[in-house]
Formats: sequence, structure tokens, C-alpha cells
Amino acid sequence: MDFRLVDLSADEIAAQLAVVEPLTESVRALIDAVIRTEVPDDDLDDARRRIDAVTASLRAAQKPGSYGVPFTRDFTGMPWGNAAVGVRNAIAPPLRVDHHDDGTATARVRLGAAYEGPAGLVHGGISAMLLDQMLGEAASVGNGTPCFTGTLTVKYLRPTPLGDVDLRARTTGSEGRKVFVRAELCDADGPTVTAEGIMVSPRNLPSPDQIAKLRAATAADHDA
Ligand SMILES: CCCCCCCCCC(=O)SCCNC(=O)CCNC(=O)[C@H](O)C(C)(C)COP(=O)(O)OP(=O)(O)OC[C@H]1O[C@@H](n2cnc3c(N)ncnc32)[C@H](O)[C@@H]1OP(=O)(O)O
Repeated sequence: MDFRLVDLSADEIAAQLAVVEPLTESVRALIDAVIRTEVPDDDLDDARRRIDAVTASLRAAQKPGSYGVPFTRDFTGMPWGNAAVGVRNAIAPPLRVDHHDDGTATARVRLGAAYEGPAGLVHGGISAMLLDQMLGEAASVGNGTPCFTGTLTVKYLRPTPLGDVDLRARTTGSEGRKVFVRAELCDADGPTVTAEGIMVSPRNLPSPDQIAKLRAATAADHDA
């Protein structure tokens, strides 16, 4: 896995986010508008030409491959292209995950027309993706090292209406490099989808101790 370090301060990241997040939000609004617009076909054709021109302007300087997950000098991850949480990814709802002292992770997100499966209902793959992210976040933060999904079991209890949903995940135990996690996705009336995951910290990753040492060394270099 690629452990790219970028030498950015918190202020520099905040400055980037101040530009990037509104752009992503505009593209997110564009996706919703394209799904729901009822303007005449000629207007759609005109819109396509204007969107293509914007796309060409962005392609003028383009990163090869995907965004990846660079780490800042204080080892904060920047998963900005991530399909669930990426601040540069208009496909991401985006999920904003809060981590709590009791080890739980929570998020509230609004799922609009872009996340539809059955009419008016959230697509099951979207629910699974969001729950997977929650499981990964709870396991990784609790374990102190990134954990990948080894096994994901999803149970759809009842349909989830599009709109606001709440997510919650908590680890239930660990064994070697495996972390066991449970999560649920709820509408206003309670859980609609639940998930269980066996999250595995891959063998080739630095251990939490090694990461702590790298973090201390990077901080010392920067202070010197
Ligand atoms: C703040 C950071 C937030 C990060 C959030 C990220 C959220 C996103 C979550 C994802 O979607 S990750 C992407 C989807 N998952 C993958 O692509 C994983 C693909 N599979 C792999 O990379 C490897 O197969 C895996 C890391 C899961 C395991 O490889 P290893 O070579 O490290 O495992 P190894 O074979 O040494 O087994 C270690 C232990 O894990 C167990 N194990 C391995 N694969 C497993 C599996 N698939 N399911 C359950 N358990 C598994 C294995 O039995 C063993 O248990 P024991 O120690 O008890 O013997």
C-alpha cells in the first residue's frame, strides 16, 4: 500500500479544503440536478457542452491514477478521493464520521436522489458501502492502524427511505490482526440495515508502535 507523505500544515490543508469542498459540493448539486431536471432536451444539450468545457479545463493539469491516501506531516490521512468520505469526490454523500471516547463511530448523512435503488429507497449497495466505511473507521481508529474489510455481512431489516440516515459502529473484540465490528444504519424509526465485519490489519502495514515512532520522528524533523 502507498504511504505517501505530504508536507502540509493544518493551515495549508484548511486553505485547500476551503476551495475544494465548495467545488465538490457544486458537482454534487450538478449530479442531483441532472437526475431531476425537467428542462427541454435542447437545454440538456447546451448543458452538456458547457459541462464538457469545464471538464476539459480541469483536465489541463491532472494527477495520474487515483488520488490515493496521502498522509500529512502529523500523520493525518487525506482520503480525499474515497467513495464514502472523499472531500474531492462528488459521488461520496459525503459521510462525516465522528469518533468518540467510548470507541464508537457515528455519522449522519442525507441520501438524496443519487443514492436511489428501489423507487424512493436507498440502494442496498450504498447502504453496504457506508456501513463498510463505518466498520473500517471504528476498527482502524480503535486499533491504531488501518484495517481492511476481510468479511462483511449485511442484513437488510426493512427498506430505507431516501433522506436523513444515522450510522453507528462499535468494535466488539479483536484477535491478533482481526478486529470484530458491528454497525447499523437507521432512519427516524430505528435500524433499517445492520452489518458485521471482520476487519483485518494487513500483515505488510507498519504496526501501531512503528507508526507512533514514525510520527514522533516526523514531528522532531519538522521542529528541528
Ligand atoms: C481512519 C482510517 C479509516 C479507514 C477506513 C477504511 C474503510 C474501507 C474499508 C474497505 O472497504 S477496505 C477494501 C475492501 N477490502 C479489501 O480489499 C481487502 C482485500 N483482502 C486483503 O487485503 C487481505 O486478504 C486481508 C488484509 C483481508 C488479509 O490479508 P493478510 O495477509 O494480512 O491476512 P492473513 O492471511 O495473514 O490472516 C490474518 C488473520 O486474518 C484472517 N483473515 C484473513 N482474511 C480474512 C477474511 N477475508 N475474512 C476474515 N478473516 C480473514 C486470517 O484467518 C487470520 O486469522 P488468524 O490470525 O486467526 O489465523
